[in-house]
Amino acid sequence: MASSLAVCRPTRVSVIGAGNVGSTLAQRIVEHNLADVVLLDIVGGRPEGIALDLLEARGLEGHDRRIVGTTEYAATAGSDVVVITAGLPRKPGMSRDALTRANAQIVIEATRQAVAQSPEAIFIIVTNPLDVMTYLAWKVSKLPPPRVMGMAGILDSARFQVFIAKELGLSPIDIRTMVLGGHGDLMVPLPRYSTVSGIPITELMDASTIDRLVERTRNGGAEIVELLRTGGAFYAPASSAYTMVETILLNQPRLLPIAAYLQGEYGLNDLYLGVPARLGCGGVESILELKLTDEERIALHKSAESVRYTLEYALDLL
Ligand SMILES: NC(=O)C1=CN([C@@H]2O[C@H](COP(=O)(O)OP(=O)(O)OC[C@H]3O[C@@H](n4cnc5c(N)ncnc54)[C@H](O)[C@@H]3O)[C@@H](O)[C@H]2O)C=CC1
Ligand SMILES: O=C([O-])CC(=O)C(=O)O
Repeated sequence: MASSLAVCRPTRVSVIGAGNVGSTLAQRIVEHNLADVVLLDIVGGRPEGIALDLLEARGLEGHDRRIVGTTEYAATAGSDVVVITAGLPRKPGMSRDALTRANAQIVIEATRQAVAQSPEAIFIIVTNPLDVMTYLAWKVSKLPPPRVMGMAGILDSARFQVFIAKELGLSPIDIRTMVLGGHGDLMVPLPRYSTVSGIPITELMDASTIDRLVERTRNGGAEIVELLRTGGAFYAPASSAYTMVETILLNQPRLLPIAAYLQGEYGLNDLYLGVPARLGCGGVESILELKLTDEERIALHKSAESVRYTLEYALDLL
C-alpha cells in the first residue's frame, strides 16, 4: 500500500556501549515504546546482532520503535538523549575507582564523538566511577552543566527501597528513599528522608536494623559483582537509566537523585555528586538543597572528598 503520510521525526536515544547495561537499557526503551534507539559499540557485530534480535521481538512485544546497531557515530546523529555505558565493569574485590584510568579514555572518546553528532542532546553517564566519569564527559563535551548528568542515586535509592521493603514485609511501592553523595563506598543513604507511606523509617525500625540496611545499600553493587563473578549488576541499573530517559523525554516533573554539577550547593563547588534534582526536557532544571544534620553533612562532604581525589587523578589524564 503506497503511503502519502508525512515523515515524522521520531525521538531518538543513542546508547553507547552495547554490553549488559547498554543492551538492557535499549530493550527497556523500545519495549516501553518510548523512543527509537541507536546502539553503538566498539566491537563490531555485537550492537548489530543485539539490534536485530530486539527487532525480531517487535511484533511479539507490540511496539513500533526502531533499533539500529552500529559501530559508527554518524548513525547516532541528531539524538535527543545520549547514554554512555561504554567501559569496563569491575571484578570481585576491585573498587569502582580502580576503573578510572581505563574508563576515562573510553568515556572521553565516546563523549567527543557523540557530542559532535548530537550537539543538542542531553547526556546521561553510567560508566564507573560514575561521578568522575560524568565530570569528564561534561568537561570534554563543553555542554552546559544541566545537559550532562550521571545515573547512580536512583539505583542506590532503589536498592535501599527494596531492602527496607523486605525487612518490613511490605511492597516497595509505598516506600520512598533518598541516597546522596558519590556512587561509592561512602554514599550517604538518608533514613530521615526515607519513608513508608509518608512515615519516616526511623519510626518503624530500630537504629541497628537501619544501619544494617544502610550498609547493605552501600555494598549493593559489590554484592552483585561478588555473586556474578564476571561483570556487575545491569537490570536495576538499566531500569534506573530508563527512568531518567523517560523523565527527560516525557518532560515529567520529577524530583530524582542524580549526579549533578554542584556550584555551591551543599557547600560544594565544581564537582558532580548525587543530589536530588528536578529533571525535565532541558536536563537538570534545579537542585534541591535538603536540610541536613551535622552528621549527614559531614558524611556528604567525606563522600565528596573521595570523589574529588579520584577526579584530580582523572583530570591529569586529560
Ligand atoms: N552508574 C551505575 O550505577 C552503574 C555503572 N555501571 C558501569 O557501567 C559500565 C558498563 O557496565 P556493563 O554494561 O555491565 O559492562 P559490559 O562489559 O557488559 O559492557 C561494556 C561495553 O562497552 C563496550 N566498549 C568498551 N569500550 C568502548 C568504546 N571505546 N566505545 C564503545 N563501546 C565500548 C564494550 O565492548 C562492552 O560491550 C561499567 O563501567 C560499569 O561499572 C554498571 C552498573 C551500574
Ligand atoms: O558495582 C558495580 O561495579 C556496578 C555499579 O556501580 C552498581 O551496581 O552499583
